[in-house]
Amino acid sequence: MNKKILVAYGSKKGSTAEIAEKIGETLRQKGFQVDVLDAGKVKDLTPYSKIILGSSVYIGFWHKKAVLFLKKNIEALEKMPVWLYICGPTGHENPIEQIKGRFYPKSLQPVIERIHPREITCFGGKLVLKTLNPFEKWIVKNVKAPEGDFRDWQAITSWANTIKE
Ligand SMILES: Cc1cc2nc3c(=O)[nH]c(=O)nc-3n(C[C@H](O)[C@H](O)[C@H](O)COP(=O)(O)O)c2cc1C
Repeated sequence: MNKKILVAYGSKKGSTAEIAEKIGETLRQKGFQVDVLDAGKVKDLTPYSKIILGSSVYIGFWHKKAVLFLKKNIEALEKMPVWLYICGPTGHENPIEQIKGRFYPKSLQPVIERIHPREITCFGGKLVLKTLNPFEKWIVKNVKAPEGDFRDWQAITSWANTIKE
């Protein structure tokens, strides 16, 4: 009954990982035992009763460690409560409105339908041009994605607080 919550993440430049840490901290404050782990480092889901998975989004695709985590653990995840979040859009517009319903690429639809997550949400991301390689810079310029940190920590904490049963 007193199993732990796992917050796993796939993150390239760290902003999705920091959101995972914030969710973990929020849940710990509510008395839950929580592990926050890189999705690629999770070996076994048996210690956990709830799973939260976060992924960064790059050119519409989820981080490969988040995708592998879902695929590798699909049989266990089908039987557990799962919450998903993505971290991506930059700019001052509401991130959920920005993605226009595209929470995941079409290729992930069968997996996500099998897992039937309790919820999937989207948080604003962080873009620092000096950390990008020339190709990434080119893409970001092309889509005119604004530079900055658009993570809304209050929205993240509020969402984490909705995670119960
Ligand atoms: C090359 C590139 C492509 C991106 N493509 C998308 C995208 O398709 N959709 C989106 O919402 N955000 C996109 N982003 C924004 C990232 O998702 C955002 O910077 C996020 O915070 C990165 O997470 P990470 O720090 O965990 O890697 C892109 C960023 C870069 C640099």
